[in-house]
Amino acid sequence: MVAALIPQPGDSSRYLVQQRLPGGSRALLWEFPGGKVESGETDEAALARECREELDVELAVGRRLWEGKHTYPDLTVELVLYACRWVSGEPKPLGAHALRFLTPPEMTALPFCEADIPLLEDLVAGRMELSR
Ligand SMILES: Nc1nc2c([nH]c(=O)n2[C@H]2C[C@H](O)[C@@H](COP(=O)(O)OP(=O)(O)OP(=O)(O)O)O2)c(=O)[nH]1
Repeated sequence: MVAALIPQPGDSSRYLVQQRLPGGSRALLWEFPGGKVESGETDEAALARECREELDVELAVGRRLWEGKHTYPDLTVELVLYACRWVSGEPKPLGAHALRFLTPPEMTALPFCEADIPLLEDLVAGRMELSR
């Protein structure tokens, strides 16, 4: 799984997060935009494609910021987070229940997917090199 850390244009202390749809797996939990890497695809191409499909935005995918593995009862997820920036488009919740721009401390107040908990801890603690 690849996921995007996308700063809000004009306020780089906030990042885009989305709430999963009701009814499916991890229903209504929060996550970073992204999805599965298909065979033959690079992480960067998969992330750009997922964000085009899910949000209708064009992104430039930058550095790998974080990676971790989590086992759910139904699925083992290897999650890789990439620093991204906007190229064009206004985000629309095409594949999500809701979208928000939040600071990392605000994110920790929401119910996130379990795989994201250590990621959020590192983000809040400043253990990710966001600007380089
Ligand atoms: N995009 C994204 N997915 C995440 C994050 N954290 C996390 O555990 N996941 C999990 C939730 C899903 O089980 C899976 C994402 O797969 P997906 O977005 O392609 O899955 P989906 O909702 O279309 O369908 P599915 O899980 O029901 O097969 O990874 C995250 O931060 N971003």
